[in-house]
Amino acid sequence: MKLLDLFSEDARPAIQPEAAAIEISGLAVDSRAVKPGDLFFALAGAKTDGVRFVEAAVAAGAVAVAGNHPPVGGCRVPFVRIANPRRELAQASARFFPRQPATIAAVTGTSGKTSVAAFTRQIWQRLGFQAASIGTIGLVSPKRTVYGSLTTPDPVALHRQLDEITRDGVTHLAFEASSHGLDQLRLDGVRVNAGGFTNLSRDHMDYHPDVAHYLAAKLRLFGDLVVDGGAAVISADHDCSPEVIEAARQRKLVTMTVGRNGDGAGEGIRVAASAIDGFAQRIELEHRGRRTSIHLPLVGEFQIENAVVAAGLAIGTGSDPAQVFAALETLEGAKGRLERVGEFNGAPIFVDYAHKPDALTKALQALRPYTQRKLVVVFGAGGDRDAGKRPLMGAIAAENADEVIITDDNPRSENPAAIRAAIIAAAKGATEIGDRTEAIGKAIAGLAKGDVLLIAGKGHETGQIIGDRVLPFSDHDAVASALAEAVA
Ligand SMILES: CC(=O)N[C@H]1[C@@H](OP(=O)(O)OP(=O)(O)OC[C@H]2O[C@@H](n3ccc(=O)[nH]c3=O)[C@H](O)[C@@H]2O)O[C@H](CO)[C@@H](O)[C@@H]1O[C@H](C)C(=O)N[C@@H](C)C(=O)N[C@H](CCC(=O)O)C(=O)O
Ligand SMILES: Nc1ncnc2c1ncn2[C@@H]1O[C@H](COP(=O)(O)OP(=O)(O)OP(=O)(O)O)[C@@H](O)[C@H]1O
Ligand SMILES: N[C@H](CCC[C@H](N)C(=O)O)C(=O)O
Ligand SMILES: [Mg+2]
Repeated sequence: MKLLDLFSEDARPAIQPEAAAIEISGLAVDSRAVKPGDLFFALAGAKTDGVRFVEAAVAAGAVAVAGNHPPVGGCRVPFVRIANPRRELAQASARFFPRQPATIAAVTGTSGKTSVAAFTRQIWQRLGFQAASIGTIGLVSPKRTVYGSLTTPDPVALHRQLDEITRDGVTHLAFEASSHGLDQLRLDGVRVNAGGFTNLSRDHMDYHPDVAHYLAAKLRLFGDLVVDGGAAVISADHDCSPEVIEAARQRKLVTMTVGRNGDGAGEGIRVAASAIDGFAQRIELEHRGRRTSIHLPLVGEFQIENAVVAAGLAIGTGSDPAQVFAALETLEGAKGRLERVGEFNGAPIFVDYAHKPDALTKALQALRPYTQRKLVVVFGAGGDRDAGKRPLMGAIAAENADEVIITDDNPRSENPAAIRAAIIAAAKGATEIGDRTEAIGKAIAGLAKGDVLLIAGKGHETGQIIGDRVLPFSDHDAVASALAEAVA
């Protein structure tokens, strides 16, 4: 593709004629990933500035560079000076990889994104569509499953995947819009037909200066990204809900409110009643004034919110409500989201991805009804992430569980003992066992009938990040080997 064709009208006047005709064979944001023929985008980031790596990118074969200022020593290949490199990058990625599924739904919110994306995909699949999802657990589509590392991939990786799955025949995509992704304009080239919003609580305070900034990033989904005339599906059950609904209405999006306070008489979905039914729930939904009773095969009250946001996204993009509600009866939880992975002495063991305060509260509250004796929790906190959440999570565990074991999550570059100490300072009476396998083993060995064990924080993850090494590790495997040992 010619360089000129990758840029917006705003940027084109700055492009020299000899640069305009350069043939570009790929895009890169990281000098270490540059291939010969690539256009390198030099982005100012949180840790460093891509402009420092222009020379390395050119040495690796970049034939042109774009950014908001050239390197001090000049640039050996044409440099395209642009005011907003991240926006141009997103749009250039969409031009370079032009295919996108015809129907795209994106979901944001502090908790529930992965679950909503997985549920929306499953609903569409049930209705006979070729459907995919992209997010924390990677890409899941009929022809390929790729483990992911970021919740919202960078624009080049994202659009490459959109192009590939569309070529595979995928017509419906649900993906997660993280606040980082929204703030860094990673999604600004995607044609989003419907946006979903779950909830807002404390998260990523190491990145966002305050909660207002965090919410503003999330609101970009409705303010800037959903196409004109598209749908907004918003959980109406939270303090922040009115602000989100207002953002959608300002854009004149077709706004569907869902949840206990959802507009069941109109276009939204109201949860009129719910009750636990073994490891499932019975829920009564109202939509356009009509009631439907559903058996939702998932544990955890919070999954009702995720299910109705997903149902709203399917309805908001044109699916038949009765078929969508029927599909809810066959939903499977996303891997490691309040997943029952086994039992010992009759006590069920759950793996969950709660790694932030509100999620830990919700997961523990969800398991209390199953507990006749002790509710036991094993968890830690990730290193190089918001340190402020550590004591909050310690206090939540002490308050909502009967036995607390503090262990390691992904320590990354931090001292694991210091992370544990910050949690334990607020979790009176907690036991400390740094090694996660050992912590899980001890917790399981101590279980008796009537107990419930929650292992929180790592969910689907298959590695433990210690320093800059990723060691193979999974809570699922740790449970399996502890169970095998306990029985032997
Ligand atoms: C804080 C953050 O979001 N960082 C992301 C961001 O990096 P950045 O622009 O700040 O990068 P930087 O390290 O300052 O470097 C600046 C530029 O120099 C480039 N560079 C750097 C070094 C080099 O040798 N050569 C080179 O070209 C970098 O590629 C970058 O373009 O843009 C990069 C490219 O898109 C991302 O890879 C990187 O994700 C890092 C790895 C990360 O850990 N991100 C996490 C926090 C994240 O994004 N999480 C969210 C939310 C998760 C959730 O749902 O809870 C997610 O969507 O996954
Ligand atoms: N609607 C919800 N409300 C509150 N807590 C929830 C909700 N949905 C999920 N959770 C909790 O959050 C955890 C993560 O859920 P999920 O992966 O679906 O969310 P996410 O928004 O994708 O999270 P992340 O940002 O970490 O990728 C779950 O394991 C559960 O503990
Ligand atoms: N997307 C989140 C995942 C956190 C998972 C948890 N296990 C941890 O390592 O803190 C992050 O990168 O902050
Ligand atoms: Mg996620």
